[in-house]
Amino acid sequence: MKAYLLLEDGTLFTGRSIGAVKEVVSEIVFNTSMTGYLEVLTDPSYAGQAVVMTYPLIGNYGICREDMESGRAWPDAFIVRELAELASNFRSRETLQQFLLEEDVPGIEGIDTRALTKILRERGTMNGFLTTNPDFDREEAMRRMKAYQVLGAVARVSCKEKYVIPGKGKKVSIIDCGIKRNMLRELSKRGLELTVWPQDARAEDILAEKPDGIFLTNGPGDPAENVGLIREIKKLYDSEVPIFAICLGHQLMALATGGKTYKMKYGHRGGNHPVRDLESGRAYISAQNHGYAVDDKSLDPKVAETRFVNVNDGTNEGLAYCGKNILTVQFHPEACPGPHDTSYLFDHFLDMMEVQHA
Ligand SMILES: NC(=O)CC[C@H](N)C(=O)O
Repeated sequence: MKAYLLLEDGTLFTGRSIGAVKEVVSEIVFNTSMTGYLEVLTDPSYAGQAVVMTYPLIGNYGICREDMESGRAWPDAFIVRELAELASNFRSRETLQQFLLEEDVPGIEGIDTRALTKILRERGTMNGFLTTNPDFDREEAMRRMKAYQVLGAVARVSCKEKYVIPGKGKKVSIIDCGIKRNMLRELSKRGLELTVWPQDARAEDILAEKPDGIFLTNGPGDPAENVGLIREIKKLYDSEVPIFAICLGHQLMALATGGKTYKMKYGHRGGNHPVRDLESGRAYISAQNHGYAVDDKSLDPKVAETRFVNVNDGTNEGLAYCGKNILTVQFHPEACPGPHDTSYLFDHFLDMMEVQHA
């Protein structure tokens, strides 16, 4: 069956329908990872977006559900050059096509994803309309695309009830804005006891449990939209509890302390983004998935200083908070999929909690 992808700028791509047969309007973003499509599809930060994979052959090692980063697929749609029909991998239990059908994710294959990516890079991220109906109403599609915005996505992906993952070590409270399982694994493997709170948790309740550390996760959408959460995070900042935050958590902490975030032209999504740690001068290769960034200049230098920068475009990739035991990063040190270069930051979080107790 044919599928059609119309962009807000009027460009039309015609390909074949994959996955569920469903009409959607979404924000189209591209990811340059060569592998890790299952981790991408199950990363809650993609809620409200449709993902284009720039690597041309996707699905060739099938689906191994243990590799999922959350309990389900989140993107509104999946766009590839060629969907592998055969899954060649001893761990695979099904094909990507079957997975997309089961997870009710529509998609399109057989389009020039390189041309599509160039449009998004040159003109910036934009909305798109995906359909299998050849007679779709173009005006109506345009109107729906113009009106589309990712809204309320953090509440959609966060856990609804608090839960605990036992551990023998220090106690860490996590605010779940769309956590990826590999973050839980990285923290658990260091022996920590994890209490995972929903996104609408009150700072007072979290602090009442006297955690040794607080961890803020990644998550979807515009960080500035989360007004209540930002207010609670300010209270956590005011406490003396060490805090480590990744991606959306990094952006929320900056907003809570007087900083500003802005939407990037086309974001950073992939497994090879170079970041420099300004403390050591070393550059690391990192996995990333973000469309917003913190404007370093908006932060009072007495509140926070830039700790990491992106080597490609100079954007902020991390902040160290002055006089506080707080470190936040824009990239993904848990990196699944991706390089393990920056996983030392989880060990650093343990050190931050030790120092606080000393
Ligand atoms: N992975 C994330 O936490 C993404 C944060 C935010 N939604 C952004 O796009 O910038």
